[in-house]
Amino acid sequence: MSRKKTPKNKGGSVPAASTLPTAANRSRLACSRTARPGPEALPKGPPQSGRPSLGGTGDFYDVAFKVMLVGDSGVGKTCLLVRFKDGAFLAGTFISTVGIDFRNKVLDVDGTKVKLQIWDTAGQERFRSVTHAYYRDAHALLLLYDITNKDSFDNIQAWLTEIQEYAQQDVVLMLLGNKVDSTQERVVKREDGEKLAKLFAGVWAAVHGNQRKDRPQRGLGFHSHS
Ligand SMILES: Nc1nc2c(ncn2[C@@H]2O[C@H](COP(=O)(O)OP(=O)(O)OP(=O)(O)O)[C@@H](O)[C@H]2O)c(=O)[nH]1
Repeated sequence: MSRKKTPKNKGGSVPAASTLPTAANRSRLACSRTARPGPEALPKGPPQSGRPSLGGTGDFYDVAFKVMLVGDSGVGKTCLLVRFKDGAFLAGTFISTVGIDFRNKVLDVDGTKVKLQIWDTAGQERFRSVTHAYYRDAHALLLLYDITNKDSFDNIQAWLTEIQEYAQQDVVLMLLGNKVDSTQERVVKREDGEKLAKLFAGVWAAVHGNQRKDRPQRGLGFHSHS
């Protein structure tokens, strides 16, 4: 596999006219939580082999995947991404993401350089139409809920309906129960998360199982993030 070098800009941010931060919310922007225009990065299809992409890290890579973080506002999508990318936890005041943003990270998996282009979406309802457009190019979706927030768990069903409508049928899905450090405030039991994941893995397989015989069966995995 040939190795390409990505351009030297970090998770790009080009505000879209339709999602430009207003005067009211501009002051809430932080951590590169920026609105972006329509999808133009990794095209859908099999993982990209040695392609340069938008917002590179300057690292070489063999294969690239587009991953999206979705879930209610406040479940911890941005913090998870920042933690994964930079190893730091964003403590302090909660500042909601505006629109959509991404970060790249290259990992070494058994000698193969895997570039993940991870898209952080806004959980707020008003940005939903912006994020819908990005689903169809995603290879994987991480669907988060907050174990201290029952609503965010109850809304998983609605998120799955949205994913079924806008994402590719063979997208890899993972359900994550976030904020497990807040044991005192936990209101969603781990077993309930596992049960939901199993239930929807079954539903997903029943709906999409026979449609792509050329690809391995996808389902909804469950993972509890700490
Ligand atoms: N205790 C705890 N708090 C967390 C964790 N992850 C995020 N938070 C807090 O939860 C709040 C929301 O986190 P964000 O990452 O901004 O949430 P988000 O899902 O990106 O929200 P939107 O951008 O509105 O969609 C912040 O105050 C974080 O500090 C975690 O693992 N544990």
